[in-house]
Amino acid sequence: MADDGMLMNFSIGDAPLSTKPVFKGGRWRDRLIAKKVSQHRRQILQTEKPRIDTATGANASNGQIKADTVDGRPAKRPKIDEVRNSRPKQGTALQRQLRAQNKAKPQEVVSSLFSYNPSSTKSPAETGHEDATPVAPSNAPLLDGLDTFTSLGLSTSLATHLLAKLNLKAPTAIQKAAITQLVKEDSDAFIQAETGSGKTLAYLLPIVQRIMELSAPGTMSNFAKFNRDGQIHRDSGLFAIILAPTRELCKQISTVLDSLLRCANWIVAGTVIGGEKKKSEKARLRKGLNILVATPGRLADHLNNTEVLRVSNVRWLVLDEGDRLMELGFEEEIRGIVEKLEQRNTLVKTVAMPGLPARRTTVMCSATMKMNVQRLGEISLKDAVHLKADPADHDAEGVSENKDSAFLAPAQLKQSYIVVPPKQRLITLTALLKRTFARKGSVMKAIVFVSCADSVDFHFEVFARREERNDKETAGVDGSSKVVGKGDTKDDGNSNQAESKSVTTETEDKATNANKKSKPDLPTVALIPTLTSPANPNLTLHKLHGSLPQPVRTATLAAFARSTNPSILLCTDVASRGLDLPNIDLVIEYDPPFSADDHLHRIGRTARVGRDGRAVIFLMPGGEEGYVKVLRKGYRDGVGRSLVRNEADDVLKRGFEGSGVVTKGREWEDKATEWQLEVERWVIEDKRAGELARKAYVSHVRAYATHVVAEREMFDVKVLHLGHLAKAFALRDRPGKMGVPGMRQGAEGGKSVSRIQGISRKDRSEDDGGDRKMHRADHNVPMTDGQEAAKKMRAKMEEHMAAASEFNIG
Ligand SMILES: Nc1ncnc2c1ncn2[C@@H]1O[C@H](COP(=O)(O)OP(=O)(O)OP(=O)(O)O)[C@@H](O)[C@H]1O
Repeated sequence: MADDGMLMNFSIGDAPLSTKPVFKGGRWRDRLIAKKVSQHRRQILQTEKPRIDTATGANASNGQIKADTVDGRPAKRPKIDEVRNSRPKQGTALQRQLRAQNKAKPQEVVSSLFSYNPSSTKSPAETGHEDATPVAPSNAPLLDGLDTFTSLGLSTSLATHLLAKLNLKAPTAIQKAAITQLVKEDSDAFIQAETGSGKTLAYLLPIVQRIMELSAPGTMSNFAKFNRDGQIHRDSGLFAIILAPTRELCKQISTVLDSLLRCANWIVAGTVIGGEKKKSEKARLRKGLNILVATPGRLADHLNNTEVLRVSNVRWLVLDEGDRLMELGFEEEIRGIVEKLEQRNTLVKTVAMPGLPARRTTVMCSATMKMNVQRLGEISLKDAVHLKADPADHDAEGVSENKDSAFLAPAQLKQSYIVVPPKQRLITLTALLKRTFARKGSVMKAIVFVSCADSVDFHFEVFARREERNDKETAGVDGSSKVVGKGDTKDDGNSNQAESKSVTTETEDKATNANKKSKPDLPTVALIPTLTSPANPNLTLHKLHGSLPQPVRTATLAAFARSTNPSILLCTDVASRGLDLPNIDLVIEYDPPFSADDHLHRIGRTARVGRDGRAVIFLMPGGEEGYVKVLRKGYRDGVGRSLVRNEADDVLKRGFEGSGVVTKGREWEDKATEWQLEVERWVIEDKRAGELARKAYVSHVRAYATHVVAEREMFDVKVLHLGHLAKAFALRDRPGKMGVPGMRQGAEGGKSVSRIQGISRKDRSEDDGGDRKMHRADHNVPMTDGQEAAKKMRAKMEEHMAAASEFNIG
């Protein structure tokens, strides 16, 4: 039957939905299983009644009513919940038309996006309102003239370089605190300040300053061993090691460091982060480096196997994003690195050098501090000074237990949330993006965070697909838009769409070639005809997740960072930490974060160094609304008075009305429904799209089950309405009975979920930059003693490594 736009098309079906399991063998276990299954079936037959969702009046298990089939197994009758529209008499033209068609074809059922949705549990009065009073940024440079880089102890040449070449006029508050301390003192330090407050320079500047001082006239003359011409050279020794959890972050730190060292080009920095031949890394180490930026795995490897890596002179060990390093299970490696550094220091006597710390100093850096960071501190930090942006918070005695400071978002960041019923999630995201990019110059770049790699892949294709099917030929065999070419990267903003599609740049060639090795047909950068407006014809979508090959990740990120066209980055949490991407105006948390600190890091990609920014989070009605209290914790007033609640209807109305067009009544509902139908048809007709949608749905539900224990009350996978949620993936039914591996065929919601939960233990991963796949779902497992915890973490990682390819969650 041709698809006529009807959403549901159930046949009552004579055939059983699944085949009977065959019990082989005559062992007691086989018999027991057979017995239990038959008992279970009998039970179902006796007790099966339609379960009515008390909140909505709809059937609790996706509106499905069980019926007995010939073989005694439950089968489904047509779904009827959504035929009953909440506005049966009136409704929009499209709804009336759908109802009429529905009457004509009794076996077909129309599903409306706008009926039987769960309603919000909060009254609007509880939800706060936008505060129009301007808020002073909390992470901006201190431009009052009282503090300058020189007054903090940096040399004039370095301060001049900062101003002239990097356009940095004054330090930020955390830089003030850290530079003052680290330039003069040699104690270990913990640098904690909110996102986008310049923590990277806060630890780099004192290190560079002190190494530069070694070359000051006369300083080195007493140390002929290190000195040929009164200057430090690359073979004078490795003085500092900086560890960061991802390759992207290491590259970013290395870029900042190189820009600093342009005023002291005799000091040489380098990276060992994997992703290239070890031979080349060894060659670099052999030539000598003064500052090394590394991922822990790769450094540990070189410490064990690379003779030429000499660490006896190391005076600084910096752990950037220390809490993340811990979450990713690097603890054991870091412990090993610290031990190696100490061993080598005892074997080879450290040469005292004036100006450098007499012993190795460890500096930890993070916006969020929790117990696990303190544990990491126990490994390597001795009597650490806790440095915070606000001097009133300083705790010279050691790391304090100020939990709240780990939850503060930049004060100028405007946060809001939208309560969206599961069925309307996709159209609401679409509406929000349409609206956001409707006007020229309103939003330059946005990041959309979703829960898993499969979901990134699916949503990328949803927006990058061509809307009209006859565009398939021009859009490529798979129906997806082509990789964007020059129009995206040459940054002139004027190139037309056709031209931009025909030319592929070197960067994107690399991305495409690297893609071909793993996923042959998936570009990572595309123009998005489904969302473009006349004001923004070159709106570009980029996707990023840990399952993409490293060269693709690097190229995609670079293309997004460089682009001067309005752009969207659709990504997993792989982009949530530390990345400093320019001009991000909006962060959308389409899927809520997996922990409160993930939330802070995600939204911290905007509102950096004093700039404005907005963040929006999607919450579903019910338990998820409880997350509002976590959002409020990020405010300095402790109650989040300026946290704004947006209604999904308003977002939809504004998004689907189109700019300047005011539609009559609720015509925007029709437009939204048409948009959804179009995507659903695409998912039905395009085999690959259907596969993407089902994989995304399954992975999303599995990932949902990995919220930290403390937040599972709000994100309870057992109460997810799986049927309604399917609509958010443009599926007309949830994949349970579509033969998706990992889900029981035709299982009831509860059973599916428990099954899902079991699997999810191995699920959602982060990537440490390609060295390994990591598991982080259980990072709040209580740790009894260090060694055991590290072992546990390692075991989970290994468990995950085995599962990573199957679940493809990054
Ligand atoms: N003193 C300064 N004046 C102006 N801009 C600065 C200053 N210091 C740093 N920046 C800029 O601020 C941006 C953010 O810096 P950085 O990435 O170090 O922040 P962060 O605190 O480490 O953030 P996150 O916690 O997200 O990793 C960078 O683009 C950097 O160039």
